[in-house]
Amino acid sequence: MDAGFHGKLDADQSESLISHLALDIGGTLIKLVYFSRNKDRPIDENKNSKNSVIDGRLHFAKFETSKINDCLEFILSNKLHLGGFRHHEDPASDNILIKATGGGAYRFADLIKEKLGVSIEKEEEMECLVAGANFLLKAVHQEAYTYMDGRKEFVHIDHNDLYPYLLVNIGSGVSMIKVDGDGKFERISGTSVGGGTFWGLGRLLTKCKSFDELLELSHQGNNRVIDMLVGDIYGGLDYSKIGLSSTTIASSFGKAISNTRELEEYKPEDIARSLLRMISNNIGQIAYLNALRFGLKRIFFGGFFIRSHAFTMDTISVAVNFWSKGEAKAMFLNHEGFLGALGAFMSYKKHGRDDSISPQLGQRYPVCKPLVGDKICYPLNGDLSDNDSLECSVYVA
Ligand SMILES: Nc1ncnc2c1ncn2[C@@H]1O[C@H](COP(=O)(O)OP(=O)(O)OP(=O)(O)O)[C@@H](O)[C@H]1O
Ligand SMILES: CC(C)(CO)[C@@H](O)C(=O)NCCC(=O)O
Repeated sequence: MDAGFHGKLDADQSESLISHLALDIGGTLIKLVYFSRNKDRPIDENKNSKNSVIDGRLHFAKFETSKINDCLEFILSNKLHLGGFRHHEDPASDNILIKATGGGAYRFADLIKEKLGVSIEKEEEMECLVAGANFLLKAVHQEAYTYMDGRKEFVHIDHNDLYPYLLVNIGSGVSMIKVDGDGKFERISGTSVGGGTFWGLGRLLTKCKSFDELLELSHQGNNRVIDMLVGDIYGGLDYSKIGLSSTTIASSFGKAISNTRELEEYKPEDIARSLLRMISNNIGQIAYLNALRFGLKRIFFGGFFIRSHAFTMDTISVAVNFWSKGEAKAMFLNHEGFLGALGAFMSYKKHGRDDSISPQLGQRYPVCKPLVGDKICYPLNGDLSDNDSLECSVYVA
């Protein structure tokens, strides 16, 4: 478990302070986003309207889907499930609905009802990914960055020049979505060779017990031991005529064809490195080809496969840069794994009633202007280094 909110609130506090729990239940991980109101800040009510702005924090947490019971226990013990809403047409009903997206919103609806006593309001997964990405790109300062040769550089997002872009979400599998505006998108491609492939094959080949262990191993490994390089085929020479240097991988895992070495004779760290390189490279290349199909220059990569891991990002960036001859740019997101959960969180606004929650969310940050028409509030401070929670405010209509 990796929860942004640590410890347990006392009973009275949690009921009144926590709201808008949203879940993204994927093939590998469950992501949670919820809002906690600042206890010591009064609600800023505009007496002339029914609207009010509530300051607080957005919290992020994740659990393995295989350990859904731990996740439900976490929700229950902190009373997060009470931060849902009652149905518009039946406000007197005791039935609380919480927003959820991802395949698990279907798979675990009955279990959630049984364990938490709340119903799931399902939100479409691709819509949530896009809503989450658009929100982060527009409202969160220093959210997107490039990563190349060990250098992270934040990208300034011009709100008037954001679309179109390609969103590549690398979860268990990979979805590639062309985004043309708020709610305007098309899933143009996907591949089953994704994060689940890396973790699944990696576990079988290295006997690693956790994803983090596999990533850590890949850090220490040398892929040249297993990958067949152009130089291995060309006697140490570059194949300059077609633009391949001797160090380019000619064939991922190609050296493992040798019948003199068995799996146990390869170091797990070298296997992990080759595997990470193979999968990141492949996704980078498919992403570029799809960007090319639609003339997209900006590619944002999200999903928990990335994990802000230097080697993963570097490989993807190099692949995009190499294939596009420097024309397209790979960008990454600080809240990479929470796009879907954030999108589900944002969807609470569709259910506003006078006395119920209807957030228009935004970070308060002095340099961002509120977006006209989007009702995004001013940021409160610039502390965005903490991935576990964000200072923000919700707009209650
Ligand atoms: N702690 C972790 N445990 C397992 N996998 C992890 C972990 N951290 C990162 N990952 C990687 O992230 C991937 C899951 O990413 P993500 O949560 O974005 O997808 P998902 O929603 O589970 O999948 P999908 O959208 O395809 O249903 C895993 O397949 C793995 O590669
Ligand atoms: C099936 C989903 C959308 C579930 O999140 C994801 O795992 C995915 O995009 N997989 C790739 C499927 C494909 O397009 O080949």
